Amino acid sequence: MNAPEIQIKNVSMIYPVKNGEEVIALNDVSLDIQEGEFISLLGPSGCGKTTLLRIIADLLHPTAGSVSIRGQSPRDIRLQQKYGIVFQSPVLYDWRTVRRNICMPMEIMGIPRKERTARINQMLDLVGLQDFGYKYPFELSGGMQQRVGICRALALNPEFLLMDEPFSALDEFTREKLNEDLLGIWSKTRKTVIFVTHNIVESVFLSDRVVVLSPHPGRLSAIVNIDLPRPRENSIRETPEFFKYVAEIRRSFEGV
Ligand SMILES: Nc1ncnc2c1ncn2[C@@H]1O[C@H](COP(=O)(O)OP(=O)(O)OP(=O)(O)O)[C@@H](O)[C@H]1O
Repeated sequence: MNAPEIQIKNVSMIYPVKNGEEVIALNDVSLDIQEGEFISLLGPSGCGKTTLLRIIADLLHPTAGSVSIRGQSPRDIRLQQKYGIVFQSPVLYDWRTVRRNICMPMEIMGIPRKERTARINQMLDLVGLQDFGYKYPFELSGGMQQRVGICRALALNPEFLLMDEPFSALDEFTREKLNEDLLGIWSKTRKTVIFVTHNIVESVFLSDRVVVLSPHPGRLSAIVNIDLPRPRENSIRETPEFFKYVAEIRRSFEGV
């Protein structure tokens, strides 16, 4: 096996709170992620999923332990814009069209106009929004807005993608559709994806491996390999093998 793309070693995160007390958000978490893998961080509210994602993104610094990405620090990776990040809410600029929203990170990085235009067209094709480039965010559904968020995260052709509960605000039907679309995008780009969710079904559908975290203190409690064939379509959710994985992960929470 190749050296892991992302190495998380003995990471702990303690937040100070009122009256000198502390919250142990993560306790001694270690995890290796291979290039091109689709990994979900799964667990109930408060188990430290977002904290771990933010540490990888260099938006937070761990109290102990380290993260190394292709041998570089998260800070170096962030400064070189080598990752794309998608949040629960797509945080689009209301006054900019879809095209200009996707363009934003490329403008900041000084990418020439011609290349920006080509890249925007390519991104809109990838997510099926070719006809919506000149619309404003308020003219789009929540699912379409989140697709624009994904385009923007991929615009600089990052090496990996961090996604923090990107579909949790969407209705079930839209979420399932976007799950399928995301796998389509992933199979075309083959970026490493780290996907935060508290939805077991979503994690099984998407992932190569599901990393199960438990709260109080936040810790890694199981890693489940999902050996379902790819490409996956939504109908796979109805197969006995799929149910088996959902049940296995659900059981790993019992007694937590
Ligand atoms: N800035 C902060 N200050 C103090 N405590 C925090 C802070 N951020 C998170 N926590 C606490 O750390 C723990 C882990 O939080 P985190 O947001 O990483 O969990 P999560 O699994 O992503 O939860 P959710 O699914 O609700 O988003 C929780 O107990 C939370 O209350």
